[in-house]
Amino acid sequence: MEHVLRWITAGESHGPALVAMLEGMVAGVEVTSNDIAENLARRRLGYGRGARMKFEADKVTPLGGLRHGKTLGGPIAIEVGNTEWPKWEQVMSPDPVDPAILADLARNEPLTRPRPGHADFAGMLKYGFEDARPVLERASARETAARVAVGTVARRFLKQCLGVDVVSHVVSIGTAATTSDAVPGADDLAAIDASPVRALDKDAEEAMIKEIESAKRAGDTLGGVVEVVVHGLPIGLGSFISGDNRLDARLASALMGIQAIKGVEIGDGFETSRRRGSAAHDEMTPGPDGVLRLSNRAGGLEGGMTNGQALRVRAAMKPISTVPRALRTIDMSTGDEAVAIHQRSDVCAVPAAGVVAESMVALVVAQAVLEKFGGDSIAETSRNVQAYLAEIEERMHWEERRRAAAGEPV
Ligand SMILES: Cc1cc2nc3c(=O)[nH]c(=O)nc-3n(C[C@H](O)[C@H](O)[C@H](O)COP(=O)(O)O)c2cc1C
Ligand SMILES: C=C(O[C@@H]1CC(C(=O)O)=C[C@@H](OP(=O)(O)O)[C@H]1O)C(=O)O
Repeated sequence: MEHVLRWITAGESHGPALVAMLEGMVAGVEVTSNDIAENLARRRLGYGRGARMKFEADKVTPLGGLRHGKTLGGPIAIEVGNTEWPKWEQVMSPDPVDPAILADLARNEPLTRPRPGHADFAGMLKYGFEDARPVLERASARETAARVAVGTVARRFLKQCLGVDVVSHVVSIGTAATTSDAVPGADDLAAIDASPVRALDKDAEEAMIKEIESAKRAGDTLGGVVEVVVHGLPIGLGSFISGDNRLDARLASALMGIQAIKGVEIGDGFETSRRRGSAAHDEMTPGPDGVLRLSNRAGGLEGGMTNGQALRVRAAMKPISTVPRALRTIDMSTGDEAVAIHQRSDVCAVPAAGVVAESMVALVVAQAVLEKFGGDSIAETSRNVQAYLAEIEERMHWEERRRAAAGEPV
């Protein structure tokens, strides 16, 4: 399926910059470099991230598609500079460098001991590299900074067009998990961002921090689960008409595309598979807004479409594969047994992955909104949304419709 909103990123972890492009965004969305920088700053935070997060800054430069703080309707290009670049200018130079200079650089030492769990092994063989450097540079989750940059534009669009916020929180880190069923809303986002592990549940927060500290002491790493929530989406985004139109499929694909995400759950997902049908679905009764649901196990999606309930999607991240207590591997230059490459790295990046997951959900939902409502300007898309919402509302005012049909006063 051809999508009206498309994004792509370029750039390496230690290259001069990352660049993201977003094509298909309507004109008139208010977004500034500052908004993008603020969102990028959220991605850098989180207990358990490595040293690089402290000394590197994300330098945002919009290169196209924005004027005076608003989108113009053309492709948007955003550069996120790597402030680490001066140290890597030769190792990562786009142009040829004198081999004698490279040979003297410790940073350029060939990385021949692939990390189990990272892209090194298959990447070296597939692309014909003797060294994992060219693989890990692009496989690195540094690239997620570029996604968060364009994700900011999608978030701003959703806020201005539908008044909705995309929120996320950390549900578990290792075995430390929230026991609360509380679903966060926009009002909780500041408190979640202020939490060192981006947890909504303060009791679980302490256990998560302890778990990270213990893994760090043991030279180990951790993964975990994040949940992304969007309240207030209109009914009917996505479609059942084919597999690739289904919004759940599109969300799962976008979330799985984040480095180290190995599982996606829509609503109660796996838990629902263990329930009987009578306890698995979300029953409906008449309510003040037409229909009232008695639960939200489906996570706001039925038949690949939003159903008016809060959208709830979870993503499971595996532990970081650069394990300080080095894992056994093969030296690809000799075939001998070896220990895997280990340089500084994150112990746990689950809080950061939550911010990236928010961006991916924002992009996919914005794409579904633009596909359903069209428009070239945010004003036009918003008018189309309002007309549709009015129609939906009218269709669920059964009592008024019955009276009107009977010729009674409404
Ligand atoms: C925010 C974030 C930070 C990450 N930091 C690291 C890291 O410091 N070291 C590492 O080995 N992997 C890190 N990863 C995971 C790797 O990028 C990922 O495991 C690798 O690209 C292989 O892809 P796969 O895990 O999806 O198979 C991080 C992932 C995310 C989302
Ligand atoms: C730089 C970022 O994350 C990096 C993601 C990453 C990986 O292998 O995915 C490895 C680490 O980088 P390095 O190899 O330089 O230590 C992380 O710091 C970032 O998120 O901005």
